Amino acid sequence: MPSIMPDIANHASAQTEGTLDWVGMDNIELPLMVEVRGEAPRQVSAHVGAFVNLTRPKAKGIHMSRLYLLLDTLSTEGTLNSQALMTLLDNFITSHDELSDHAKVSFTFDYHMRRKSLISGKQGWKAYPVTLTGELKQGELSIEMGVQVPYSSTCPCSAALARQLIQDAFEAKFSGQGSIDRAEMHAWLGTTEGVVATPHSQRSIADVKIKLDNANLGFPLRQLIDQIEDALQTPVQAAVKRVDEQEFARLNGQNLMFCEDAARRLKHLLNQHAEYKDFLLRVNHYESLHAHDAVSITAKGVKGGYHA
Ligand SMILES: Nc1nc2c(ncn2[C@@H]2O[C@H](COP(=O)(O)OP(=O)(O)OP(=O)(O)O)[C@@H](O)[C@H]2O)c(=O)[nH]1
Repeated sequence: MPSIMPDIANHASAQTEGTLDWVGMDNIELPLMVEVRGEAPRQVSAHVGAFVNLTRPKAKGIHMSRLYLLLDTLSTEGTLNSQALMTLLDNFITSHDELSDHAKVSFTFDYHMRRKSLISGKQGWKAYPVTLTGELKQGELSIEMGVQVPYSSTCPCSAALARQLIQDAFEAKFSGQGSIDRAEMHAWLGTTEGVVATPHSQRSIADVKIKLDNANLGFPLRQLIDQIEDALQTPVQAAVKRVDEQEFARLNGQNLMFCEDAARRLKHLLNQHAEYKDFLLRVNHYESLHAHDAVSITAKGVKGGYHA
């Protein structure tokens, strides 16, 4: 090793002077223990973004290795909870004495949850894409928790149009008969001529971000996912036997929704929880009628907070 290595970050000056809002590294891959409220800490495979601001206009750059090594210590020796998040961000800033006074870190990972089938009692995994972000400014920690929840949505307009076709088919089949033979009608309803049309439904994703003042009781991730699925009523399923599929068909038939309906349900839900200081939600219905998507976006409406 040469005796003195050039240290550009410390000794060179910026080519063009100026402060920067965020400088750091993105997409750092590392395993991490995460503590979710009500669950034992569990390992996830995370992609991490680590940033500080650069307040000295003449400084060449930040010390990326310091951020990286602090993250590595969290990965190998710690568990991600709100205290660890605070310590990490505080260390980002203190390791950049005179260069930075804000810090931000985001962890993106899949959080797996066991999900029960609707009827058969089978179980399977569902993986929910999650992003946890912490930001420290003037000693204040803010936490953002984002999750994507997939569900099925059946178009109410299509359902009404399909019902009309079924009524028309009934008229065409039975209008000439004075009294209808019950067994004949029952059999006919079991044919594709009887149920001549089906409404279209689509896999949909609710993309929800919430702001928390703190997460001292653990990140309320399971709670949020459960609440979203309860509100939407037709989450996509993991293990499915035919009895489950039939129940799913029944639930979809009784849960018709446009993307506006889904967004309003979620807005109503999130407004009920004081812990969710702010929220931004985007509902995406990946249409099977169109090649484009139906989308609703809304925020809580906090002054200076999220906006759609
Ligand atoms: N600031 C900055 N560093 C970069 C960039 N791309 C790569 N690096 C490298 O990140 C490495 C780590 O930088 P430092 O943290 O300053 O490394 P160091 O000087 O060994 O560590 P300290 O002694 O703690 O300052 C250096 O080799 C940089 O060249 C960049 O765009 N900006």
